[in-house]
Amino acid sequence: MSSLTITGVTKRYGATVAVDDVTLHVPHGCFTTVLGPSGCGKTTLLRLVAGFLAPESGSIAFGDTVVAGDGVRPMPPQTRRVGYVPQEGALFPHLDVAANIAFGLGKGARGSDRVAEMLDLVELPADFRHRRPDELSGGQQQRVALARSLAPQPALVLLDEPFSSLDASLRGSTSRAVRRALEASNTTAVLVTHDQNEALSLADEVAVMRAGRLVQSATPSQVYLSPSDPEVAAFVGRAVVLPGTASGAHARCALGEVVLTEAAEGEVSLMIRPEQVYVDLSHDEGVRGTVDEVSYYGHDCAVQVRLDDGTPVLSRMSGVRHPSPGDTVHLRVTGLVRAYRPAAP
Ligand SMILES: Nc1ncnc2c1ncn2[C@@H]1O[C@H](COP(=O)(O)OP(=O)(O)OP(=O)(O)O)[C@@H](O)[C@H]1O
Repeated sequence: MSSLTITGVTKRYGATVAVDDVTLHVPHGCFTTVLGPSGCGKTTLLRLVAGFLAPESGSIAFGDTVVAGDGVRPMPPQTRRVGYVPQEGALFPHLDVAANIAFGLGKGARGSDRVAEMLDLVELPADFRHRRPDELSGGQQQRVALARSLAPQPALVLLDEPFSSLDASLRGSTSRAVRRALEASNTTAVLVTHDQNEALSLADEVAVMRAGRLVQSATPSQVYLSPSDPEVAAFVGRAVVLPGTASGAHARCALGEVVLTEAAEGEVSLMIRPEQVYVDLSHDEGVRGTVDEVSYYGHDCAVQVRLDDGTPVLSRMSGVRHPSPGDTVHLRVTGLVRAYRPAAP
């Protein structure tokens, strides 16, 4: 296993700059998700790391070994020791599970302990070794695909939207099993996805891409609670954006005084997550408003409130006890709030 260092990498297709001066470090044993909308360059970045494409500028290194760029001849994909898990259809349909997992291990490995070890690692029963891919669910197939990529002990594993063809419940259980398997084998891994929940829930670090560029790379909670700009904020979740006036560590806005993640001065835009807006049902502390709409999801609910000054504010609160449309409520902000300089008019 090794770390991955991408330094100033650019790749164009004609006039399209698919990957634009991207720099990213994934430490040894770390799981990084690359998150971004369709067409932002995620797959191109993964293919550059795998060696299916060569960068026009910049370099890619596994540990201390430069595999592309910096004037060295790109190392071919087969010698990079990279495990690649695509969206679906990765398994050989005519081979059983054992033969699929043993594919990269050389002759005679089909019945080896390594196959049993890999099945155990991806939490599949040992007797699945005799099944063919069409006798497995989509989630089980993706676990076998991961087992196959991990069997030869790759330097790193790349996963290209590996859960996108699975339905919601299978997606959650499969992705968690994959996460555990990567952690147990201390594998350096990069997963690309356009799914915010997947990116935030699985990763040690999230790298957010937009139009070929890497716009933020940080822990999931930093990306969610302190996004680098309002566009990232809107992409990774719902946000209440209010104008405010900052003075050092605090700012005033329609929701009263809030505490900032970083000191600021003057006119700012404040990014507040709906879960940070506390709806007080029993006291009259906070800013008064009237409930316009409640969307009940069971585990929680979204409450749309109109403040007395007319400002609309969204709150996300527990579904156990919630207000009804028309109720008077009082709102206050909990936790730290990120301030941005307002965009130039
Ligand atoms: N072979 C190619 N020839 C020309 N343009 C390409 C090629 N592959 C990708 N592109 C373009 O490069 C940009 C980045 O594509 P890429 O597939 O890396 O994005 P992505 O973020 O992985 O998208 P998706 O989530 O839809 O798979 C897009 O504008 C795409 O149209």
